[in-house]
Amino acid sequence: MAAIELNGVTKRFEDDDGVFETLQLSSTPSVTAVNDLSFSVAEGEVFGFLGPNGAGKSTTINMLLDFVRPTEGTIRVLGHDAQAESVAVRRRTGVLPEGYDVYDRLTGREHVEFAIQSKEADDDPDELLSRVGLDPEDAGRRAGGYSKGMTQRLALAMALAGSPDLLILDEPSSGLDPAGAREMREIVRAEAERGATVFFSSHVLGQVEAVCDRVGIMRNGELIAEDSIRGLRSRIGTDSVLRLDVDGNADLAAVRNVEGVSSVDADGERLAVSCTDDAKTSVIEAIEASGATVADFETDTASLEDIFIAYTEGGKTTEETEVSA
Ligand SMILES: Nc1ncnc2c1ncn2[C@@H]1O[C@H](COP(=O)(O)OP(=O)(O)OP(=O)(O)O)[C@@H](O)[C@H]1O
Repeated sequence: MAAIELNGVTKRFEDDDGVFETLQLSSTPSVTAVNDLSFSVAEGEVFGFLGPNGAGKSTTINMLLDFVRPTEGTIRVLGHDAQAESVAVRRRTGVLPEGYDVYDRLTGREHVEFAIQSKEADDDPDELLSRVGLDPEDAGRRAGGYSKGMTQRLALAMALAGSPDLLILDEPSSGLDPAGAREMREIVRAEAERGATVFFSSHVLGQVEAVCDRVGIMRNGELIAEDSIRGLRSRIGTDSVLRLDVDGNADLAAVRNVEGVSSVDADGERLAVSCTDDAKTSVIEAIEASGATVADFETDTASLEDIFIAYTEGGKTTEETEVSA
């Protein structure tokens, strides 16, 4: 059984609660945040959910938890209908929301105790707090005085209460220092080994690359790619990324037109060209033919960031990449 299953899910936000008509103003057009979205996440999988700002990630997460209702389509989470059986879903799910707001007057430990009680679980709060790196002294302080990273650690401890079958983590590394980000990765892997499914949304692609079995990339409310990182790399025909230092103005359009090139990202005189291995020489030739000089270059295996840029800025969709693959 899939842990998460979406079928033809669309969410349109209509901005006309009657207010506009009452005030005789014209209503703003509706926004399609998610458009005919279908995908599934297997039990025990760590799934990275990516996409540029406004792609529809939070809306999707909110629909999994029934905070937002789909306009069309069906969603099943842990075998339950996400709308009709949302209480059952939430009982078995640990959520780390984006930008969690603490109760200022409660201590960290009281937050975790509250989470344990609401899951009707019998975890030791101090164990959960120490697992996320909050020491006993901090755990006894009012959470209103916590730093960003401490708040994030606290929210993670709360999400882990009751050993949930599904963890939904929205931007989990936000505010964490490098040690905190590493601990977060270790917790995600440990939870997956325990058998939990982890649904993980993040813009920190290095973090996603380090922990996810599979990723889905959203753009404009649609899932434009869904595969393992290795699968995405070969699907887009991007074996490697050629990083070049260029003197003069290279004709980027000519570089994009070279066969085997999937994206070109320019940052001043530094170019990153995602391409197949056999396209590298032609890329250098195209740059030099446009009057610029390649001062230096190196080749890397395409990182998730390179793949993400190729998908979200390269203008390709899954269908197009499948045709070209
Ligand atoms: N309550 C709402 N009312 C109207 N439009 C909304 C609402 N919530 C989201 N949207 C719109 O839906 C689209 C998708 O937003 P969403 O927050 O799901 O994106 P996201 O991928 O989570 O972005 P980010 O990475 O910036 O958090 C955006 O155009 C957003 O403005």
